[in-house]
Amino acid sequence: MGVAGCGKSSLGALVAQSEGAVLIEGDSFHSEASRHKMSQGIALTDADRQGWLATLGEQLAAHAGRGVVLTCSALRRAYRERLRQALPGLRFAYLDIARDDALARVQARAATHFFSSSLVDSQFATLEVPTGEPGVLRLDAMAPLAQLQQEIHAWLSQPLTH
Ligand SMILES: Nc1ncnc2c1ncn2[C@@H]1O[C@H](COP(=O)(O)OP(=O)(O)O)[C@@H](O)[C@H]1O
Ligand SMILES: O=C(O)[C@H](O)[C@@H](O)[C@H](O)[C@H](O)COP(=O)(O)O
Repeated sequence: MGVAGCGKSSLGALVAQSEGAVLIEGDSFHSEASRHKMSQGIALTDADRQGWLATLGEQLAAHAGRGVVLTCSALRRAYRERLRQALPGLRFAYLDIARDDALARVQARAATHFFSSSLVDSQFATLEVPTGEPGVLRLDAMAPLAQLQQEIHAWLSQPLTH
């Protein structure tokens, strides 16, 4: 989880591959209308995200009982609670990134990605940092991907603590 550009898709793919888990790419489940909004620099609202979160919850539940990795911004605590309800015991790896670093990454990929770089500030405005929530690992989003994958692997081998 984390704002656009923090590395969810890159790290999620690596973790799913290395853990032998199913990968659910959250961006693939946005409606066409939501993708269009974001490409036009219009931030999603709570209402825009409701159906998306419901679908992601269904996807998680469908894979319960085996390894599954979801890449999802999950910016607000209420969004994370919905996902936890769909899959009890769900853990969140939070990719912590500074605004300027996220902006630089999103601008660098702008030619090939639907997400408008003008929305980075709204991502930070919406973000509710998951400090103190159960089953959360904070990661430095600027660390090398291989290091982050290893941190997640070590974390997954420990029991979930509350
Ligand atoms: N740990 C990292 N180190 C260096 N570059 C990264 C790292 N994580 C992501 N990137 C790069 O940053 C950009 C955004 O990453 P991406 O995985 O698409 O983020 P998100 O899915 O959170 O929007 C991509 O160009 C990606 O290659
Ligand atoms: O809730 C949201 O506002 C969106 O989910 C938003 O976070 C976006 O979908 C991605 O972050 C952009 O795509 P990337 O995840 O590839 O940056």
